[in-house]
Amino acid sequence: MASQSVTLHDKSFGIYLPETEILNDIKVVADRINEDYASLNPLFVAVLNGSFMFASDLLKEVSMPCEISFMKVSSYENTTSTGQVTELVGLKENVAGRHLVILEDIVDTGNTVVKLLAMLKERNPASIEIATLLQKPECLKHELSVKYIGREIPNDFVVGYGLDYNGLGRNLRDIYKVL
Ligand SMILES: O=P(O)(O)OC[C@H]1O[C@H](OP(=O)(O)OP(=O)(O)O)[C@H](O)[C@@H]1O
Ligand SMILES: Nc1nc2[nH]cnc2c(=O)[nH]1
Repeated sequence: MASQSVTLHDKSFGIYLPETEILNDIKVVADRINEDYASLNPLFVAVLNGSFMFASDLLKEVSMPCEISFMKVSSYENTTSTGQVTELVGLKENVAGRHLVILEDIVDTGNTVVKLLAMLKERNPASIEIATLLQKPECLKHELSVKYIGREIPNDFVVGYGLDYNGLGRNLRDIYKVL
């Protein structure tokens, strides 16, 4: 049973999406990916740190042969985007000719995925799509087509299920929004 509220650093957060709803959203996304990539041996590129829980639960629902690797970029300090996206851990795999699916916990301004798309396109993959658990359509600052979206949410800062507030909250099974 999820707690109704949590306090992290100086902020309180109220329950927003219980784990059961998150897992339902992930199943719907996985079913679509299973259909679209049946014979393509996709390479999932999970964006650290936030996407680790989403990547783990999504991959458990993916039924075709596939691979996963991780990239680390970072743009957030406190609760706002700095606009600068820095690559901290890169991909070792040769992605030329591969079908890539970027895995994100959240697309907010879109700064992170736009930079990632540019970095990955230079390496000549066969295709690139984005799968995100959450998207905030009101916050998007770029022309961006996100093919797989677990759920659209309003412009509230959320934590839990991999998402942090200054390092805390990633371990929560449920998602909370700032009060
Ligand atoms: O669409 P945007 O406005 O770029 O925001 C989305 C990004 O912000 C968060 O990462 P963050 O940079 O906080 O790093 P983290 O995953 O290590 O928490 C989140 O995991 C996304 O990668
Ligand atoms: N934890 C967290 N990280 C984010 N990065 C971009 N938007 C968010 C958000 O709402 N919560």
